[in-house]
Amino acid sequence: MVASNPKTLYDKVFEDHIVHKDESGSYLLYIDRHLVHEVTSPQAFEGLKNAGRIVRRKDCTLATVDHNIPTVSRKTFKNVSTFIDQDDSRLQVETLEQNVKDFDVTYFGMDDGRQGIVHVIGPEQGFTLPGTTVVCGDSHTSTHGAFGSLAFGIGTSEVEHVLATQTIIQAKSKNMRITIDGDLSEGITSKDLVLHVIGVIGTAGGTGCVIEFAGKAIENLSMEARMSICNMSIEGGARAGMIKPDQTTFDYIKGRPLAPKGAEWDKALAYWKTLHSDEGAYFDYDIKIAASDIVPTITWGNSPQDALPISARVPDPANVSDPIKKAGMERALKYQGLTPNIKLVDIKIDKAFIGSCTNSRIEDLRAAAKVARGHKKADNVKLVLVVPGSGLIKAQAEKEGLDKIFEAAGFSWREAGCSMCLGMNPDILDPEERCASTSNRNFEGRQGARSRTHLMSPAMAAAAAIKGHFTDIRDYDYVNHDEPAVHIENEEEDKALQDAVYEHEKEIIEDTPGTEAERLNDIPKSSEPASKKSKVDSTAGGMDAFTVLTGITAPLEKANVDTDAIIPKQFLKTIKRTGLKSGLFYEARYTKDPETGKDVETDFILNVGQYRKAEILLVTGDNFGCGSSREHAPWALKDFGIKCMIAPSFGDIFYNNSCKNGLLPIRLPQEVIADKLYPVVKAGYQLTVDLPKQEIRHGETDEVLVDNFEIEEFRKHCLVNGLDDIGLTLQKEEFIQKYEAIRRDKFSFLEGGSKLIKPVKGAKKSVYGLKAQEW
Ligand SMILES: CC(C)[C@H](C(=O)O)[C@@H](O)C(=O)O
Ligand code: SF4
Repeated sequence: MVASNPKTLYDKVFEDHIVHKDESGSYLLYIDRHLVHEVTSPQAFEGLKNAGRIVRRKDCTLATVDHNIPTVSRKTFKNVSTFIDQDDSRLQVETLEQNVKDFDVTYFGMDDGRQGIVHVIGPEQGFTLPGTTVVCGDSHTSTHGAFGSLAFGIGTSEVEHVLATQTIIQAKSKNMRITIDGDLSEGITSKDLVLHVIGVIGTAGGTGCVIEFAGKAIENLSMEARMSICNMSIEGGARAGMIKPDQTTFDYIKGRPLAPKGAEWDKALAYWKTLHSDEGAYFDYDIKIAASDIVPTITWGNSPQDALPISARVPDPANVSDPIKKAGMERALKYQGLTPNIKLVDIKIDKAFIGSCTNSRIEDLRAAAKVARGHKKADNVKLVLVVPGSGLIKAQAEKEGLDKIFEAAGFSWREAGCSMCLGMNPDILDPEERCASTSNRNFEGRQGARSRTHLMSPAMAAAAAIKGHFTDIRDYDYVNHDEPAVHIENEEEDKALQDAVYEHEKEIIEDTPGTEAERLNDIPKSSEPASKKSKVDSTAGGMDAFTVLTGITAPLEKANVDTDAIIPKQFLKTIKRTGLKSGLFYEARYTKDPETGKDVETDFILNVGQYRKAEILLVTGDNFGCGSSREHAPWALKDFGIKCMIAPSFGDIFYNNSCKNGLLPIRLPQEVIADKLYPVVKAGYQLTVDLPKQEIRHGETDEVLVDNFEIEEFRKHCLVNGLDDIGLTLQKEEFIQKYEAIRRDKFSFLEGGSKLIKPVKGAKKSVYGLKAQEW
């Protein structure tokens, strides 16, 4: 049946969460699920404390630790203070532990068998559900879109906003559909599929869009595989990725600890079945890809779009005419230590990493184990890390004997965490080491200073570890070829993992005081005001106002500058918003003196003459600030003195984060930058940016160079007036309460959330013999 007003899946979920729409067209959306980790939350909780605010919906909030924690055995674990050696990592984890106590947020700490990577535990517990809005101070929140939820990464200011108000201010994104027609060939995984897609659309391809992945090849995938795809939609620049929920989704959710039960399940299911794009719904972009074109794919360079079939050769810049692309390619080849035209399968590796929120689920481990079984890692391979995404996955894998297969192959079997995906913990690569990695980012320095990352599927990473070089999985010799390593039929597999979840749950319920009804009493029946203050202080966050700025403008001739490059991982361990100036563009601004080992300045533009005092950055290539959601990027720019960035396009989360900090990002067509602004800036003149008039002028002659640059009305209003949006949103309390009343009825199956996790108090032991949460 054709709907009279056909809508996309994204439109439907978005519309079902509108709390309020203001005159400028900006929306206030209700957030159903908020995941919290240690890296992006300290400053948010501090903000709440300073303003005397509370966490509005504890039941909608779930916290864990993942980025900073070591992945070595926890057999001797007593507490974080004695277990984590690195001071700044320990402080960040301890700060989260204090915050979850102070704000009574449900938390899976290092002594809880359910701890894991934030994007693994949400779905695993049934916290992530179809049709919900899910946020986290982490760009890979897009993972949860695999359930047909609208899930996206946010910055720390927004984390604070959600904690205080349970809402977020959003503009409507565009709709993009990527249909993968037909069947994937034998041995092709969802990782190959998503790398292929990013190779086709580019890392800026999805900017400003929510991508719906559709088509037969997607429908045939398991939930784990769908999560890997949505996980990497952020690498395609999209705000979020979504897949319509279907029987596979419902089967995965049913029975999970936080999934609706009984009549609530039936009610939820009836709603979830309405969550699909209607026939005739409008997509701003509609892309079709033939599944049969997808082959085993790996990356060669420092951007996820540098993806190639494993059978290809390293590209040659001599064949590229666009000067920005050519320079980018030359730089990447140099950084990666690669010679043009050599075969990818001839490239040797030093280490392999099987893990991360993209590929650390049970299905991924099974695929890697199937390859490793009966083999030994190659002699040139120094280390192969296998890091499960959660304690529950680890337990399940051990139950299936996968750990034994890995250990027999000489791989190192670890505890759950982000591990070598970004090296904020002891798992890092040494300079110039090459890694076959199942993670999602191959940026410069991502896995360690001067490290070289190549992205691929778990099977291909395991095969590279065995062979010592990149390997086409289609040519790989499995031991007992026709006898797969892991003998579990699909249905049994799902059941096995669910049993693990349940066994865990059962064991601890016994000690739990109170009935479910009592625990539910914890949830506000009619919402309390989110602030203990009687009057809302609309400037509590104290954002700087931006009106007219005349400033030194530094040209930056680069595309795809990711936030890892703007502020590398080692600077994310702070619990403050300030003091990040020295970390800004650290890898580009400094090199190590070979004799003293000290930092020496390079000739990077911000180290040169007047540009040391630059206040405006003019970026000629597109996609500035892509990648991670770290608000540390605008904080570092601000600390340096930059107040405005001009570029052809920005990463969505970075754009948002900048505005929240009083920094003005201006999008302009590449030719306008090249023709009107670049020559003026290159000649050493300043620019004047006039936000009220939306103009850019010559700093000396006052000639108007650009008139009427685009900016959303609401953002302009906040920037010009230095308004903190938490204060503004709290003035909409009445609308939030109204929405919550409707939600309690229409979406009653979402009530309770993380507060249903047992036990909150009084737990004695988890199945892992470790103490569970006690507050
Ligand atoms: C630390 C966090 C802000 C970051 C992200 O947003 O993605 C991290 O998870 C990453 O993968 O780079
Ligand atoms: S991308 Fe890596 S660092 Fe970021 S959340 Fe996922 S596993 Fe952790």
